[in-house]
Amino acid sequence: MADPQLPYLLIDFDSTFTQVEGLDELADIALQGHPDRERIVGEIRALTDSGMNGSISFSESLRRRLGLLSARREHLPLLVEQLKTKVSDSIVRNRGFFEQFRGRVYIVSSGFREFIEPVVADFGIDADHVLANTFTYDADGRITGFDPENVLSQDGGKIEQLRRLDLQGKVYVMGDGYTDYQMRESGLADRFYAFTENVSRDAVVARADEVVPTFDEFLYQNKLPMTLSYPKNRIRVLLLENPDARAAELFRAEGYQVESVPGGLDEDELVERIEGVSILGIRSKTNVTPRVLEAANRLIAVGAFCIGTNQIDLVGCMQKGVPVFNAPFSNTRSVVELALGEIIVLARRIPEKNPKMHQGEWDKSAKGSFEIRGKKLGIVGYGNIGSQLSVVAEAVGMQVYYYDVAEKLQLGNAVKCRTLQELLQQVDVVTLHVDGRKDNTNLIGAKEFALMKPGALFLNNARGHVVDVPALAAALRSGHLGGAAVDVFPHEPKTNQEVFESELRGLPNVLITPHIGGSTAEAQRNIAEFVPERIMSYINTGNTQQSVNFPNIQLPQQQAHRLIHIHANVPGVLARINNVLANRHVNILGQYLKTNEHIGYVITDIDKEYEQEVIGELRKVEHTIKFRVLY
Ligand SMILES: NC(=O)C1=CN([C@@H]2O[C@H](COP(=O)(O)OP(=O)(O)OC[C@H]3O[C@@H](n4cnc5c(N)ncnc54)[C@H](O)[C@@H]3O)[C@@H](O)[C@H]2O)C=CC1
Ligand SMILES: O=C(O)C(=O)COP(=O)(O)O
Repeated sequence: MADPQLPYLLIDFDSTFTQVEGLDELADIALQGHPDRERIVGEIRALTDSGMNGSISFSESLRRRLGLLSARREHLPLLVEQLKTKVSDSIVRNRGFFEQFRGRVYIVSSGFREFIEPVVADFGIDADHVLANTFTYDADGRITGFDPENVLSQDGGKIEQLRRLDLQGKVYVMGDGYTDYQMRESGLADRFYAFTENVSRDAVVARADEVVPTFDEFLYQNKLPMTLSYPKNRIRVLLLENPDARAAELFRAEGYQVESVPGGLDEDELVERIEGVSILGIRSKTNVTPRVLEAANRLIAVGAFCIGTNQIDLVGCMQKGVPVFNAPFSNTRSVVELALGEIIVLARRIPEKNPKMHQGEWDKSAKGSFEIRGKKLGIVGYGNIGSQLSVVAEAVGMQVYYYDVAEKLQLGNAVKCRTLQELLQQVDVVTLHVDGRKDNTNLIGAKEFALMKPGALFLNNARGHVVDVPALAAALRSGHLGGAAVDVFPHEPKTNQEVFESELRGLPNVLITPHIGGSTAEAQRNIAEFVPERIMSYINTGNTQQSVNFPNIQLPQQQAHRLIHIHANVPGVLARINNVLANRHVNILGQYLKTNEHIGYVITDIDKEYEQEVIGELRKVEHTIKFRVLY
């Protein structure tokens, strides 16, 4: 394959090639132990900034900074060591690019050759491709200033330097400062790329032909070879319903762009916002409907920052090649603790007594109050939450009965009921922990309440639509039920500003809470780490472990290019993929296919050497839903 053509690329050094300004770092080293160090370093930084954004002339900024420095020749090796550890991340990751295109890359900097040359030499850039200032020293090795003959020490120096280079062909400039842009303004460069990985200056960004948050983005735009298969800054994350701030922090640290919308969005609003979004993060309130998915033109994955995923069209996501990840255990304990507290609180009729006290009414009585020790607790849905509650409830002396549609391991002394009816008829407290699948709509209605013992307590911390709320209200009003605790509702306000409406408001011994079963600091922090990790692992390696709708595959990493192929589950797709690879003599290092009812998911690791045409041919394999290459 012929090398792609690169125009001449002139890269700035300070805050572009490296994350920092060389002179600021030098000041830091030279002023170690100086009583006024912080003030002087601060002054130097301010002068750097004024020079970079064009508010004072460059030569003045340089002269005044060097005056403050008190640096010596022997500080320079230390500075070089420090700068080598502070090369911009995206430059480090694309070291191979610099080695391949060394003849086309120049470092043009108003910084100093003494520290630039050794840093860029590690990237294969020769000294004659470094254009920078040089220090002057006195007899004792003190840095006294800069060589005034050097064109880069003068105002407009970069422009003059470029003129003298007299490059034949297209010239691109990449940098973070105003003087970098001026090379483009002068007409001597064809394009200016504002590089914002380390600093972003409004005046510079406003004038750029392109703004590149990373060097990967520059390479991607120019179809040049890159280390990542896709620039991470192109991955846009939309977070709804306020997941813990840690989630945004992790996504940002990975290089993604993150937008947050407090509260939920309804279908129309989400349809409008979803275009261009790669990762959608939601909680229990946001419905990811077929219409939303239709508008989602770049969706890679959905993160449910909660347990329940009934609000998501899981099959629709699958058919679009979008895996959904949730946090299946992160708030389990929080719900269990709430349920246990609610049982005790209802058994002591606290929801009635507490508001009376706030109004000054002293209602001391044992009427209708009981201990929970020895009482029968009926758990409907013996999954993660139900079974954990089973253990905790036994520990406080309750007798546990449970009913689940699936066969479940019986924990402790819990008694399995064969039917829901059997459970409802014999327990003192019924608590729901089923999932929110459609079939569970109105699982508990008038008939079920009637089966429950008079005075029984009822808890719903699962999903609102699982209970027929008017029937619950009637059972409470008639006095058949002794009390209820409800955390979830068929219609929940979208934001904290909306009013909550329900027939349950104002009923005696009813504890209603605003869907806070999982809303604890611990749970929210756990969720905000768990879900982004799953999603980033999928994006980086294709790992679908714990995805709720995708075949779960995790392959070990190896020195290979990894083909991620999602297709409709029809016979023959794997054979077609392998035909393409065989016809093009591509060596397969590892391969794993897993299917479910709707899709097939295959990961193939191949040798890094292959003809580019392979990728196009794989994309065209019939029944392909999504295809990407990772390297
Ligand atoms: N209030 C809140 O803030 C929270 C609510 N939840 C809700 O709790 C639900 C349960 O969570 P996990 O225990 O982690 O889920 P899970 O999936 O481990 O357990 C659900 C269990 O319910 C069973 N089930 C489903 N339908 C049933 C039916 N009709 N009758 C009997 N059993 C049935 C399933 O077989 C499963 O064993 C979540 O799906 C979510 O909707 C979860 C976390 C927080
Ligand atoms: O985890 C769940 O399923 C919950 O119901 C908690 O939902 P939330 O994150 O509070 O919207």
